[in-house]
Amino acid sequence: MKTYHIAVIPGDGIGKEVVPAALNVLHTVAEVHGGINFETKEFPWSCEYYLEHGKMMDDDGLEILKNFDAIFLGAVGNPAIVPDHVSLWGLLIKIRREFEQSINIRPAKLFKGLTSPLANPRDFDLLVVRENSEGEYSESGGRIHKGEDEIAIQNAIFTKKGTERAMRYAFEVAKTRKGHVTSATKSNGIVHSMPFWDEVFNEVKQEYPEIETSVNHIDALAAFFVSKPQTFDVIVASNLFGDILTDIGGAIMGSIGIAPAGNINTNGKYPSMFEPVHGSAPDIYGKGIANPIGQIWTAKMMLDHLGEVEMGEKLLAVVEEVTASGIKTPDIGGNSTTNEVAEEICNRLKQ
Ligand SMILES: NC(=O)C1=CN([C@@H]2O[C@H](COP(=O)(O)OP(=O)(O)OC[C@H]3O[C@@H](n4cnc5c(N)ncnc54)[C@H](O)[C@@H]3O)[C@@H](O)[C@H]2O)C=CC1
Ligand SMILES: CC(=O)C(=O)O
Ligand SMILES: [K+]
Ligand SMILES: [Mn+2]
Repeated sequence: MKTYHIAVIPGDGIGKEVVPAALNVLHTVAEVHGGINFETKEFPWSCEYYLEHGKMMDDDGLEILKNFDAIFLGAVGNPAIVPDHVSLWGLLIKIRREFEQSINIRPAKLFKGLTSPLANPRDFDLLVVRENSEGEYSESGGRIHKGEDEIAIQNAIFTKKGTERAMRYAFEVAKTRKGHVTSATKSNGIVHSMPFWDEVFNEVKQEYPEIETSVNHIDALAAFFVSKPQTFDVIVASNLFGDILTDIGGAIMGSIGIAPAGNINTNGKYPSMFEPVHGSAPDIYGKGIANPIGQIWTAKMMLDHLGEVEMGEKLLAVVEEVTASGIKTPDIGGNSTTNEVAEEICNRLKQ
């Protein structure tokens, strides 16, 4: 029996609904497999934890998390009680950075059983490789003066190392897919970092003559995600551009509630972290109707990462089957609850 040690952080809002549902599915996957086992340990780090302790996680939280094979997280944020930049930087973004999870991979594809809001979605199947440790998400800057004279400065940080790393990752993964990489740029408007981004892309692509490339400005690219998503394979993007593109990726599948993601540590020093694209959805929290598919597909990405690719494939196939059968949450046109969807997935896995 092979045991995987998984740190679980449900976090806030619907994270507390979709994480237990997805864990149920994960344990069923292990049962069906017969030779693997998930030993999970849950951590209460969240905005409520912050209210009680004045911090989003324990001081030795990272020390503790370091020893796990992977981290399975729901969502962080409850702006009614803690400002978003405090909660996200105190937990989610802190883990991404301290654990050098410098790549965020986020797939989107036409999903069986789901109606895309696009009139003609064709058979799109794309993967956004989002730089996850620098770029526009940066602590560099500050605010000075008050009132009329107040100034806010926010610096975007693009290192050669970080930019190359994201691009190489995109080219490597494109080898295992359709062999095309699109670079998301904005070098017509952003005069320092984006021409630099383009230069690094041109350098890195020389190492991969077998991979086709294209370059789009982020505004046009966002429009193409809607008008012709089937023309993309791998898209490499900066932290913010990738963030925005992947909410669109969720939307064109049918709901942001099904989009999965993996924060990948590429140097082997720390665990990777798996969390869906969506946030804590305070507008639907507590109703039991959050779509668990984003979290469950995220579990599939964690299975892939752990080397359990076959079980991952099986799980996703079953999820699509259940969706096609009409058992789905309201965001994708059904009337089932979070738990009903997860339970149906468990039942079909066992068949
Ligand atoms: N990675 C993370 O933990 C993220 C955290 N956040 C945080 O989440 C909070 C809410 O942010 P929003 O901008 O509203 O984004 P959000 O992704 O939480 O919600 C956007 C919309 O999508 C819907 N939605 C999201 N997930 C769903 C699901 N699984 N099933 C059905 N509908 C779903 C919500 O009901 C809402 O209408 C904020 O505190 C924000 O900072 C936002 C994005 C990512
Ligand atoms: C914070 C956020 O929206 C994201 O990382 O996707
Ligand atoms: K999330
Ligand atoms: Mn986002």
